[in-house]
Amino acid sequence: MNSGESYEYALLTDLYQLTMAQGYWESGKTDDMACFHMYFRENPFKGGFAIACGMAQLAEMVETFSFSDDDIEYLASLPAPGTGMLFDPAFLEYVRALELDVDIDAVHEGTVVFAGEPLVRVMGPIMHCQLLETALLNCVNFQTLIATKAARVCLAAGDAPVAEFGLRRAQGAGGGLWASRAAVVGGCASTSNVLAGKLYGIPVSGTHAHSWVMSFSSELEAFRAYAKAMPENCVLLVDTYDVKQGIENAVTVGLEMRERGDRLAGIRIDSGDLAWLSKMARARLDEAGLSDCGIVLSNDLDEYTIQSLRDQGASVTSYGVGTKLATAYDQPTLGGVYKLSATKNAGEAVWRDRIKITEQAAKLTVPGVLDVRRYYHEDGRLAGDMVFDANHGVSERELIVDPSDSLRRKVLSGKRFETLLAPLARSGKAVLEAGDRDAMSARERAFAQVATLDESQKRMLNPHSYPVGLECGLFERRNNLVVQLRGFE
Ligand SMILES: Nc1ncnc2c1ncn2[C@@H]1O[C@H](COP(=O)(O)OP(=O)(O)OP(=O)(O)O)[C@@H](O)[C@H]1O
Ligand SMILES: O=P(O)(O)OC[C@H]1O[C@H](OP(=O)(O)OP(=O)(O)O)[C@H](O)[C@@H]1O
Ligand SMILES: O=C(O)c1cccnc1
Repeated sequence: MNSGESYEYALLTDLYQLTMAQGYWESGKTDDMACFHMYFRENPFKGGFAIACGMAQLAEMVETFSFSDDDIEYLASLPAPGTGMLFDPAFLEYVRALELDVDIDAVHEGTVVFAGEPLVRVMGPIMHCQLLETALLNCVNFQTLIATKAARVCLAAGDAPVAEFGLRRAQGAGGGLWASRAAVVGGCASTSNVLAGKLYGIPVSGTHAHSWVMSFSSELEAFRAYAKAMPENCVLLVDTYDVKQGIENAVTVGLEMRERGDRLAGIRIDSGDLAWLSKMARARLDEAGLSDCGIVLSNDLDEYTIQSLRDQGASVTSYGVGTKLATAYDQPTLGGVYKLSATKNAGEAVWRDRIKITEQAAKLTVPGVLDVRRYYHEDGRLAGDMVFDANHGVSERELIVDPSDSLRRKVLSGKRFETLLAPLARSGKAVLEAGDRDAMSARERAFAQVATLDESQKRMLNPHSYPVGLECGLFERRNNLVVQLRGFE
């Protein structure tokens, strides 16, 4: 990563992608075509859905993808475990001139997605597809995970906005930046991360720290000074010494601000029993005539504590959520994979199915050039997602089969549907419109999409599983392929 504005993506990869690339070049396979899909196998956080994110950075990755002279020099310096050098100089000259030539289709950021369906499809020379794999997974896995966490936190928070406060405990600078962006895509109203605000056009917000209060000789003096310095954005942290006394001091300053024609925007409570203290604070602020003064709660919050605080009737205007959101504390990775599903060698006219066989039904891959049809009930709720092969179409029955339990089937015919994968790059050039890269538009999409889910699919505990299945023709084709490859025929 350079200054934080763009990444050098070509080398942001695993070494084996480059050694395989040399292999493809050496074996005369540079024109062999492949189709890969990125998908995850289980919804994160034992939840009922996920929010797709990271596609804007994927488009940027495609746009800026090239091997610089510096990169080539570095690769040329790598020793092989034996005595020679790892890369053939002639191959490195080929790589220096390489221009990405892939077609990428992906769901829009902010789309509600589920386990077992492709979020991204990459088609092109197999070497190019693989050179993108690692960075693509790094970007889409992490941002989708954080956007999903944010959506869960925001669902728990209801109408109260959530500010993301996680940068200081995030996984490095890059992780912190992407986490802030993804948190806003998933539903957060703002971030405390100023660089993310500048780079991604997302709102920034904040209060003040305990150190501010500690740096003055009294809390009251500290509050007065902050109110003077920030009259338009004054949220006072009341728990440095004693919350009850902190609230009294905030009331004093709030009334003084009113005298001057200013307004105390809020107080923040960051320790102790947040439900009890917030109710006590609300009563005192109202009694003092400061009912327009909000209450911000923070301290190790996540969707579960927020839900519990609401159940206890906490009096809250907004939440600040840091560590557990920006690091996806309870599940640090999405586990999305990028699997080869079809190939077309030089001179061939049609795509050839490819499948990875495993004993675990859930890990058996799906062959073909895939897309997703999303079906809707008449009232606008989601009815089911069908994974189908874009080159084979959909049989008239419009029947989906759960690949891990073939008895679970659903007929979707007659329902309105849309197709989820949309062009992100063509012949190596990003074609994603500016509007489709915008974090705030993605946030609106995420809100609208979460609203199309049934309540049972949104609940935190044991959510109802949403029907995602293979189009029945594709399901049969896959079964036949397994039988054929295992030599049962
Ligand atoms: N009413 C509540 N119901 C459920 N969880 C709560 C409630 N109030 C606070 N919490 C959560 O309890 C945890 C913290 O409590 P704890 O009292 O151990 O630490 P603290 O208040 O931060 O203490 P410290 O003074 O050391 O900062 C946090 O995760 C906080 O979000
Ligand atoms: O609890 P989180 O969800 O991670 O939210 C961020 C936390 O970071 C700050 O604490 P910190 O102790 O770092 O700084 P402070 O001294 O300003 O409170 C803030 O007061 C929150 O408690
Ligand atoms: O602005 C805040 O209140 C803030 C920012 C970062 C971390 N904790 C709190």
